[in-house]
Amino acid sequence: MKYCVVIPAAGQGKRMNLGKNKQFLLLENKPVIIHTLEVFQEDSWCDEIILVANEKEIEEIRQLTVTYNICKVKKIVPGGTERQHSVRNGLKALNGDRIVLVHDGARPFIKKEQIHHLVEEAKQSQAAILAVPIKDTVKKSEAGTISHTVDRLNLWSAQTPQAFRLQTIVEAHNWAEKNQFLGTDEASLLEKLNKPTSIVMGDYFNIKLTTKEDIVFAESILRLKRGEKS
Ligand SMILES: Nc1ccn([C@@H]2O[C@H](COP(=O)(O)OP(=O)(O)OP(=O)(O)O)[C@@H](O)[C@H]2O)c(=O)n1
Ligand SMILES: C[C@](O)(CO)[C@H](O)COP(=O)(O)O
Repeated sequence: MKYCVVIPAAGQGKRMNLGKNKQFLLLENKPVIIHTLEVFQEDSWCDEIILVANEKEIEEIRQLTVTYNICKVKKIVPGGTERQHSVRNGLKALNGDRIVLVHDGARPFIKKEQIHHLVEEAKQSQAAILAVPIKDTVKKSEAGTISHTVDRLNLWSAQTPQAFRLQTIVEAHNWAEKNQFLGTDEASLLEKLNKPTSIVMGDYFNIKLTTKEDIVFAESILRLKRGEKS
């Protein structure tokens, strides 16, 4: 079963506060974005990667794809001011009736087995995302005071990849642009169109590198992965 993937990597990495895009942060001497790209390069189900990069970083990232032989990267397109705009630019590079995944470049620990479960679900339901059950108790607060505790029974922490029939997600992005709606993930756009999206169990190792603490977690995950291989 084949799919293509749009990988948004055109953020600023402000919360990581490295003074540069966290995609270029080295984990065991390899840039974060390459860790992520290698998963899809090595997955026989993936037939095309569309990478979205900051305009000024396109040449640097293109050189990395050559150095690491990520030959499935067919296009590198410029990002936008928001993640949603970057994803939209990536989707514009695709056509045909196919399953497209959207996966954060900042999530390097996605596993092929989970991608395949997600693609199989999206094939059936036209839309599916990886997610994990929330582990903490969730509070809502106004001005620093708890207003209420959110019932965590059916609360999930959405991850990526998020998988869609291409025309379904393009329709959702077109609606969002027309209505100037900004969502923090693709599934939130489908919700606005009352289109159902399935949840597929992800895992807690599929972290998004966001703040400096995540570098420590990432290095531990890599040590664990190395231990598994030895
Ligand atoms: N305008 C944007 C914003 C984000 N992203 C990408 O979307 C993914 C998830 O975004 P996030 O973790 O928020 O990355 P940043 O926007 O770089 O982080 P920050 O919000 O801390 O600046 C990342 O791979 C990021 O590069 C993007 O392509 N274009
Ligand atoms: C898409 C996402 O990774 C799902 O959890 C998340 O919404 C991205 O949020 P960010 O603030 O753009 O990192």
